[in-house]
Amino acid sequence: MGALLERIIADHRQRRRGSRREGDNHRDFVDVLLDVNEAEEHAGAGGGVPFDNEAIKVMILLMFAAATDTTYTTMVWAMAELINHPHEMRRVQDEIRAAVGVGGDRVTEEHLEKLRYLKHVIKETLRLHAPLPLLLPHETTEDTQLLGYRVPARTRVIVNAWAIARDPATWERADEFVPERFAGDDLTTDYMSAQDFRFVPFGGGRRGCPGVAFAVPSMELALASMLYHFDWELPAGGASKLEMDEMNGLSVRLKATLHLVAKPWSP
Ligand code: HEM
Repeated sequence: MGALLERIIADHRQRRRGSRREGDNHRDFVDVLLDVNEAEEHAGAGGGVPFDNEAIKVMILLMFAAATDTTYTTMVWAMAELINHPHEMRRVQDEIRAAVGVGGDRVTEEHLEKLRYLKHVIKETLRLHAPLPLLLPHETTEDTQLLGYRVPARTRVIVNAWAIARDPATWERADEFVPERFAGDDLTTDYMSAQDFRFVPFGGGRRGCPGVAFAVPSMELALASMLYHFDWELPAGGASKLEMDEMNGLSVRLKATLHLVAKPWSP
């Protein structure tokens, strides 16, 4: 993996040298990191941690680690909830199929803004099954008073996002999968509103998830595609409902492997 990343960085450096001459405007995440690296080299060593090839490789690996597990875990939970809730499954499929149309080629980003119920399904999935239920550990930088407690500086703070999202004082039928509960939401001020901490699957504030604006449309697109093209069932002869037990790992995932039968949709 280290050698592959070295190669990617070297290829980017080479292309950037060439593109300056040829006016090639292609830029991706590695280019952004190389911009910082070059700016630092240009300004001379500042005495801090150098933003060299090692740092760039760590950043890329961190992105993969933070992005992949959380995203696919959420999608598995969403499919599992929908399988256990056939009415909600039918409703979300009807919405997607109406938006894309019969015989549509594929779901594209342009369809996503019409898929309001799908957005509710994903939100409700994240409310019940945040892949990082305790977020990441935080540390206070100064002495703080909170609800009458004195929290000294440099205290490790763990936020129980799972408990916040299932608090019956905030949520009716807190343990049930009810996507409609988000129907009244303003979907433009989505997951990381600075005012709304009813559920925080992406954390919040300065150290909140920087990938949220990528994660949500990625999941919408992938789920909408799967739900548009296929009808989904549990394998014949097995249980009629999925067990929703959790398993701890890099993220909290469905304990049982999700086996579903995909039947191509024909209207
Ligand atoms: C369903 C998908 C995702 C969920 C639920 C999720 C959730 C989270 C949470 C809870 C945190 C810690 C926030 C805190 O402690 O306050 C976090 C951090 C982070 N996430 Fe995500 N994430 C997701 C997808 C992504 C994606 C797609 C990327 C990158 C493209 C990403 C990159 C990161 C990074 C780099 C951090 C560390 C930020 C820091 O330490 O300042 N995440 N994420």
